Amino acid sequence: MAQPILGHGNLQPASAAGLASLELDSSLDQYVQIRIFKIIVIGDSNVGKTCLTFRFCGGTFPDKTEATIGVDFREKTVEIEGEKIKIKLVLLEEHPSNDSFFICLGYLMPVTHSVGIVFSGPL
Ligand SMILES: Nc1nc2c(ncn2[C@@H]2O[C@H](COP(=O)(O)OP(=O)(O)OP(=O)(O)O)[C@@H](O)[C@H]2O)c(=O)[nH]1
Repeated sequence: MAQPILGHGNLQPASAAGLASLELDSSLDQYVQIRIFKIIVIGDSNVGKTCLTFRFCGGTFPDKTEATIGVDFREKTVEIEGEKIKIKLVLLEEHPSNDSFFICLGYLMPVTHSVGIVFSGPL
């Protein structure tokens, strides 16, 4: 009986030798690890965290934005010196009376590579 080839959520019977090696190759592609960098983006409400990260990830500014409630996530894959790297952004709205901000920060800091602080200065 044909043995299944291990794929990422895709188990296919390997019925013919040629097809089997072809599927194995494409299955292995899915196991290529890419490095992930996690960045927390913090700042007061309404300073431009959403616009900044939207622009970074999507290349354009959003037409309109809605207030982030607590936390938001974005990600983008970039290529640096030929290596693909996934950047994961966690947007946290900072507010002195927002206990969940400090709780989230406490959990995220140990698994984060960098923190970006966004603020708005006088024009
Ligand atoms: N003049 C100017 N306005 C900006 C800039 N970036 C964002 N804005 C405006 O500032 C407002 C708030 O932007 P957001 O990106 O939603 O700010 P935020 O920090 O994500 O806000 P919260 O989701 O409430 O935490 C929006 O009306 C944007 O259009 C900027 O660089 N310059």
